[in-house]
Amino acid sequence: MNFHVLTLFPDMIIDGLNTSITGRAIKNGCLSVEAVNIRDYANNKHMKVDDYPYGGGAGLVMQAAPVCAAYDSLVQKIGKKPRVVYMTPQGYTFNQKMAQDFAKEDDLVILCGHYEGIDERALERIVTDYVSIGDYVLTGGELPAMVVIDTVSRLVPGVLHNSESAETESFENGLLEYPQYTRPEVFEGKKVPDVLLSGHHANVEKWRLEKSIERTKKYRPDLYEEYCRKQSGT
Ligand SMILES: C[S@@+](CC[C@H](N)C(=O)[O-])C[C@H]1O[C@@H](n2cnc3c(N)ncnc32)[C@H](O)[C@@H]1O
Repeated sequence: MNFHVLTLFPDMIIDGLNTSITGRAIKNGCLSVEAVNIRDYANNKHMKVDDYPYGGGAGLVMQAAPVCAAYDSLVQKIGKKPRVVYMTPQGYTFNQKMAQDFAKEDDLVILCGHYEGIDERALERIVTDYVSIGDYVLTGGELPAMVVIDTVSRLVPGVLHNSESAETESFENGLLEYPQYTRPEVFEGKKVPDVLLSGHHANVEKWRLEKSIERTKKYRPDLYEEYCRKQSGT
């Protein structure tokens, strides 16, 4: 899968994703992440890409022309109009279902704002999806873009090794994941639950499901209600 990030801070994206599991996937060719510097498409000699907002008010707004020019050059390179996700606190809240949907694309463009955001006319021309990572405001869209890329990447075939399977993770079955333990068997006097040492696969699965349900009920009553509704077929 190919991610193309339109940003004023390309180093943040490349440095942030070139490590750990995403870094490995980029090296082995399962993923490619390209950061396109919007400033390279400025149409003035000072390479300025922002200006004061019409109507007054604080801050600066990213201009439409360089954003659209950067997008147009990508369309030409990809050879088709891709899906364009604008990271914005005003968008739909990102979740696992959205990640599964994005993972179906061969090419995904992610647009990062900065300052007060981007001139609405550019957004109207190029954006297909408005996505927020939560009800808080960051300085720029680069960290949100990395959150989306990291989450989607884990769903791309070949990115996770078998031992890192995404299938049992939180949200995949509508529940939060069960508690995890590793060696040693006893840590500061606390023992790993006996059932996990029993070797009895069915009992382990039963215990994990019970713990998943217990956790979901405690921390995410909204998901728990939805799970109960689905289980009872209503
Ligand atoms: C300071 S914010 C602009 C906020 C905008 N003036 C508003 O009130 O909606 C600058 C940029 O950071 C990014 N951003 C900030 N918070 C975000 C969030 N919760 N989710 C996704 N992107 C966010 C967006 O790309 C945004 O254009």
